[in-house]
Amino acid sequence: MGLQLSDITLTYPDGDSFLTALDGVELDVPNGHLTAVIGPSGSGKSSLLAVAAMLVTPDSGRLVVDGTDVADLDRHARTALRRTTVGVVFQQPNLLASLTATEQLQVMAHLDGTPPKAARKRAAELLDAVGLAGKAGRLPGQLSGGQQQRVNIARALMNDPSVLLVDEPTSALDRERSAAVIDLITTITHRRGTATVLVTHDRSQLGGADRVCEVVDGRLRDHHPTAEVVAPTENAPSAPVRAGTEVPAPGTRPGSYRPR
Ligand SMILES: Nc1ncnc2c1ncn2[C@@H]1O[C@H](COP(=O)(O)OP(=O)(O)OP(=O)(O)O)[C@@H](O)[C@H]1O
Repeated sequence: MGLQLSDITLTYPDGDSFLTALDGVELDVPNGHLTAVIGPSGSGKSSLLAVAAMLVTPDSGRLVVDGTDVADLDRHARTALRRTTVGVVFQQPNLLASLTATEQLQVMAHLDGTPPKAARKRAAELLDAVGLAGKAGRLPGQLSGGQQQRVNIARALMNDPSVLLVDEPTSALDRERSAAVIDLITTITHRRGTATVLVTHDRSQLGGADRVCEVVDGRLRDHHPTAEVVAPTENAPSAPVRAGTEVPAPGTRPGSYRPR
């Protein structure tokens, strides 16, 4: 299951010609694995996530999400698959200013037709899981940037996704809060068994990744040895990057989890 992209090519119209944003991309993310994607600005990282999230249709190639070949689906079935299996965490939390943390999550459940009582319970569980149990009644303006990003992550988990796509989640956070958010994403991946893709500019955030890939000019390069990927700075994680190694996926997806 998990997420598989095979020979994915994506072009955008560019004046009289086309710009190739993704060029023959191959990516296989099993459940319970965190794949970090790095690469220079404009190299195609967000395009990769957009294809994986079924928000953009590639020109060619095969996309399999949680065991379903997306090419077999019409637009409605694709939307349904996204709603039930994919969680997306965007760079900016984009929380609604007038809603409390709990309500941000409940809105998602409402859109999916979840009964209010069940939605309230799930929202409470998830806010607890991301360390915000005591802040469930707060508005975004009453939360720090890191706390807002935690609400954003909890919101992406409301549909219990098996595929989690995370785009630069720490760009607005300081080093300490960034580390806490990345740690949370790593924990969610391993404990819930999500197939997670994390796009990041920050090489100091790669310590928890099972694999590290680099996009250059729309091409996904093979995994790099740790020393090539993780810059030797004081931010470098102590845990080694297990580039290209296989870590057994959990047999079942545990029902509850807590941040470390
Ligand atoms: N909707 C679009 N229409 C046309 N070109 C686009 C579109 N979206 C992205 N591009 C182009 O596709 C290429 C890849 O863009 P993408 O946003 O995927 O890169 P990125 O690696 O995520 O960049 P960044 O790190 O700056 O966010 C870039 O050259 C970009 O200008």
